[in-house]
Amino acid sequence: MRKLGFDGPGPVRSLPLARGRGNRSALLCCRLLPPPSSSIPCCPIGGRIAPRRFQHLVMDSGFVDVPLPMDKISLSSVQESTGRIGCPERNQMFVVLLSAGSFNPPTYMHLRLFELAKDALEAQGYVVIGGYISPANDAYRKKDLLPSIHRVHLCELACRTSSFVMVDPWEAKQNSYQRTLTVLSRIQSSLCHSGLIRKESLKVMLLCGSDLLESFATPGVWMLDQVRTICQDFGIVCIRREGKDIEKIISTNEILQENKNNIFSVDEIVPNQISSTRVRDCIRRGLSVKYLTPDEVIDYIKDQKLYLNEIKNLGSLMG
Ligand SMILES: Nc1ncnc2c1ncn2[C@@H]1O[C@H](COP(=O)(O)OP(=O)(O)OP(=O)(O)O)[C@@H](O)[C@H]1O
Ligand SMILES: O=C(O)c1ccc[n+]([C@@H]2O[C@H](COP(=O)([O-])O)[C@@H](O)[C@H]2O)c1
Repeated sequence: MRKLGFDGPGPVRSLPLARGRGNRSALLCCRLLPPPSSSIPCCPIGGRIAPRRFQHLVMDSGFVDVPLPMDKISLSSVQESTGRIGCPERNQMFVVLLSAGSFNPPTYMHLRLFELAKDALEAQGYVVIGGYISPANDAYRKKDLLPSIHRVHLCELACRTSSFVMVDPWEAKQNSYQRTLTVLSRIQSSLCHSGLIRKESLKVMLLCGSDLLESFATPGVWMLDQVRTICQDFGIVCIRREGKDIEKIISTNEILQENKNNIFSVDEIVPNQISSTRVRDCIRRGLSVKYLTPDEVIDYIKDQKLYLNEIKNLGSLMG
């Protein structure tokens, strides 16, 4: 494991320009996974079927076409350091962070992860030019998971105050569950094809809490080949969560141990235990969630009467 440093990017395995083992397994697993649990009304688009509420073009690859938002990508950082877009003078590496999760709902802690990672990476000479939150597809069968249409909107509200974090709705808008490697690959290929930055200068990294890092070792959850590809070809920034021993997680996992130089561990200097589960619990119990998540998020939850299965007192949400 590193407290930061850089070995250079591995071979790019981009999707849907499928090449290389990582991609083939990503595509394969899309077919193997069960269909979304919710029944969504469908309409034909170009001879294929797409959910009506999304109405995006379904590509020949089978993926629904959703452009990657790039409005907060810091082009000035790229230009300042290179003089010319995407052509670094001194091996400067630009990092784009991806946080994958349920975001059910997003909290201030989800936004903090990006700040912590940016500070830590920039202290080591990287330039973080953007970050993406990717809410999981509805087919990610997790207890109490709200439909992604709400989770995407909540994340967009949460990101409003960030200068560099955006929401990538691609994963949520696909017709089936998407594995995290597929999401990382798609972000990398979209950025490279935009012409904003050269592949050699770009490092797309998975940003996560230590619980997610630990889940790599849970049998049947991740595909080991894909964990290896994520570690080798992308890299991980892991924020310590609730006292979890990141060093131990890495040393007891062969793949993580082999790739420890591309896994960056970051300590939260202001530890707290905010989690989506705790926020949902507060809402159900009619307790205030103010200062746990942005006010816009709370307003939307309140307006849409979300997470209310057991709530009696809507007024107290705002404290
Ligand atoms: N307090 C936290 N400290 C460190 N990482 C966190 C924290 N909260 C969330 N994360 C990380 O954010 C990412 C997305 O998390 P997720 O959407 O599952 O939120 P969560 O709060 O863990 O949700 P839940 O309580 O429903 O499990 C994961 O990588 C998770 O580890
Ligand atoms: O890619 C995989 O194989 C894979 C296996 C398990 C979990 N994930 C992703 O990891 C994230 C976990 O989110 P959460 O809310 O369950 O902590 C979510 O985005 C999942 O899609 C991804």
